[in-house]
Amino acid sequence: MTEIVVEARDVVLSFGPTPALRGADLSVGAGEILAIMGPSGSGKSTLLHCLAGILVPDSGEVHFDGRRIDNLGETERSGLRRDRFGFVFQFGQLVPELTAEENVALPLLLNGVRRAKALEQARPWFARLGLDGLEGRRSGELSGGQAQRVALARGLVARPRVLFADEPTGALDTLTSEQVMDLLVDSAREQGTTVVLVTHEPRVAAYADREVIVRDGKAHALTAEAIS
Ligand SMILES: Nc1ncnc2c1ncn2[C@@H]1O[C@H](COP(=O)(O)OP(=O)(O)OP(=O)(O)O)[C@@H](O)[C@H]1O
Repeated sequence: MTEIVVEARDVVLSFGPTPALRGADLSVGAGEILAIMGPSGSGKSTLLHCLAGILVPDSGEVHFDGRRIDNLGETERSGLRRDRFGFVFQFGQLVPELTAEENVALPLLLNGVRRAKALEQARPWFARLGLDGLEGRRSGELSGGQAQRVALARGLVARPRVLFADEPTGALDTLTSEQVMDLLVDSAREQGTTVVLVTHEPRVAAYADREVIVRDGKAHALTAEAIS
């Protein structure tokens, strides 16, 4: 059986009176690319944030690499996010004051890698993701697709165990989003990174090995019943 990397067990979370997750169960295997689909407001992002140790469930458990993480303190959870997880969000969220190259190097710098070494490790990502020549640009000087590729490189540069991607192509046109997804999937597979991808686009979810649907705060396997 495939080793489980991240797992939610009966996770419940409300924002004040609004229930977001009502007993969500989910497990993701090593190297697997999993898409979380579902209608707007169904709890997809909340589930991703719980799996990534950003949000703490009201009840239930979250496990990473066989270890329970929902009961860790904020310092330990933020260390985990920094050392073992990578993130890509809908709007790249690059640091505008930094160059593209510095943005890619950021997770390494935060992990204590020296600047010269971090930039050296960031550089190959530019050729790999078709970004040659854009190393010195700031985010305001990049197209949406270019910025999202820089964000992808930043999410993967530290070779995270898990990449969490929340609507990574949500702001892109169809062709650009296919390019970004091709690069995301190829790069993740190359380095054996597990991917948890939230999307509402079936075309994007089709890149995944497996899809689950979140409906009313619970995750369901993709079956005809879940879609109806
Ligand atoms: N910070 C918050 N404060 C209050 N309510 C929230 C907050 N974040 C999410 N919610 C609510 O929790 C529920 C689940 O939200 P969530 O963002 O997880 O859904 P989603 O499936 O990712 O939606 P979308 O596809 O629209 O991004 C929704 O009812 C939402 O309004």
